[in-house]
Amino acid sequence: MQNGHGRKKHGSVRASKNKHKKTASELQVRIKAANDAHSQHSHNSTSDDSADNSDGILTTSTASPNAKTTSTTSSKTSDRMMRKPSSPMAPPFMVSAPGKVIVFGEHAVVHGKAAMAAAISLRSYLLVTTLSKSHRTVTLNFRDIGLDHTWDIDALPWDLFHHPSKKKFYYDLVTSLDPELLDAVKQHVADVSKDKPDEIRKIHQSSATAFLYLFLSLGSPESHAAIYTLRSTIPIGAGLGSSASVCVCLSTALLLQIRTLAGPHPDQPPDEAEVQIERINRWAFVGELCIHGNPSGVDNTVSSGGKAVLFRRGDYSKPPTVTSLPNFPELPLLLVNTRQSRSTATEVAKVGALRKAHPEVTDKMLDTIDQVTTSAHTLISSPEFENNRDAALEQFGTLFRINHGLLVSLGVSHPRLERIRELIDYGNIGWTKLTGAGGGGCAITLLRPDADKDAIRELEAKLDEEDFERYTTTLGGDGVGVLWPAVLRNGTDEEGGEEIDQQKFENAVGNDGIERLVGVGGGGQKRDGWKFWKRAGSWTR
Ligand SMILES: Nc1ncnc2c1ncn2[C@@H]1O[C@H](COP(=O)(O)OP(=O)(O)O)[C@@H](O)[C@H]1O
Ligand SMILES: C[C@@](O)(CCOP(=O)(O)O)CC(=O)O
Repeated sequence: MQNGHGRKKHGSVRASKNKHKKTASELQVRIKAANDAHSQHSHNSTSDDSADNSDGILTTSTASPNAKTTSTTSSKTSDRMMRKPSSPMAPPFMVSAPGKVIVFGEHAVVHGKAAMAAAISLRSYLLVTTLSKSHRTVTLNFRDIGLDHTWDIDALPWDLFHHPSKKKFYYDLVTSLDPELLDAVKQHVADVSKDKPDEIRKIHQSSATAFLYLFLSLGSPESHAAIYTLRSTIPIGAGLGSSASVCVCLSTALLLQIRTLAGPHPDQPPDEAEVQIERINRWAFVGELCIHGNPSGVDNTVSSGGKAVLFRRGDYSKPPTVTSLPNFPELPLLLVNTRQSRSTATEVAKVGALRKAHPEVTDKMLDTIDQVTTSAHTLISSPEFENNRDAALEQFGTLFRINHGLLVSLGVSHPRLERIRELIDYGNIGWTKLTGAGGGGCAITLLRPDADKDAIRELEAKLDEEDFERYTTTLGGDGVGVLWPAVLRNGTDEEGGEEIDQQKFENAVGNDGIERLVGVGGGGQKRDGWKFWKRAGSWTR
């Protein structure tokens, strides 16, 4: 089946303006109703199960990560129905998660060395619109890739996903996909974009697989009909973690819908926030498993918690060691996409082959990259970084340059990446390195604080002329955030802001259009309304 109910002919849902636009008091009634339903839930339930698909979205929850279901689903469901004779319809809400860059240590991290990765200000935005109970469909409307598919909720393989031998709960740690479940999902994904060219269909089906696997794992046959509309400012497949960001959005939205996330709110204790982030991260990793097969987990870790991490995977049979870098500076960064397609696997294999042919030399280079990463970590951990920022940036930039040189020596650069570096070096604008697997994809440039404005303008013109794509971003921003309900003060509505218009969101033009409409930065200052889970200062796990 294709377009869902209640949607316009072009595939979007757009309740009439009058119907969707609420006054502040109407909204407050809806929010209060949802919160009342929640406090009932909080008082009456210390456990959670995925049958709890009430339609209220909660901003607080007492569901314990350790709580286990002891009674049967059906008795709990009937209990709940007695407690909540009428549950309010959830307002549309939005979640957003950032992309990432690997700042230091790509490729070396494959060989057990450290990598430093940070969130970027490019983000994905997922609008969740709950439909009334008369609808029984779930729609994925991923505009950037032209995916628009609707499933009948009642036709999905709930029995298999809820079989006692298979059932996973929101607090479970899932580190691999169940082949039987994946197979069942694939059967329901086979119809997605069937008539599109292979390349496009593959992308659509991998996104759909991630969504359905999560929806079936976390939802229930009673799940409300909903539309999940996604826009992203992250270039796809350029090594900036677009897939992880999408998976973090999906995981967060679904966990919110089953009321298993507390917050985010400004007074939330960091330990509690940490539990929520980790819960989101675990399920996002499951989505990444669907898209990538064997992700390291660094992308979803950074996208969930934001800021920056030091990541090391010494022993592949064990979980990685992840250290948060709470003092990671917000750095001015230019991100340039070569638009050169590349395969991570091919680039990783190149380094593997070099290591075989020249083990000592290659290992020395990998060790040196490890030292570069460690030096960068020491630098940003020192109070000197802020006290003498210009000098510290110079050192940090030099480490960028060294890391890039080593990656060139490892054979994973590309003439288009070298062209970017050349243009930037000529203008003395900053320090450049490739980010991610190389062989194409993106380069990052740390801009000199005193870079000549004319030289920057000239560079931008050259990059445009030579068909590079450039983004301005900042390193080390927030992780996943929630806008609930999906109301922003975009317009002149003094009372309570304006509900995000589904059609405007779908049709926002380019990254600027998306940012202006819903962006967590709103194209400048941080925007009121968006809330983020804030991790404890520093931690290692
Ligand atoms: N804006 C988006 N809309 C829908 N799906 C997306 C979007 N961005 C990424 N994806 C999903 O993630 C996949 C790209 O992942 P990948 O090749 O690893 O690139 P990246 O390194 O940017 O994560 C796509 O094939 C698609 O399934
Ligand atoms: C080369 C590598 O270190 C980074 C690859 O990053 P990306 O797929 O280009 O985002 C591989 C890895 O860490 O798994």
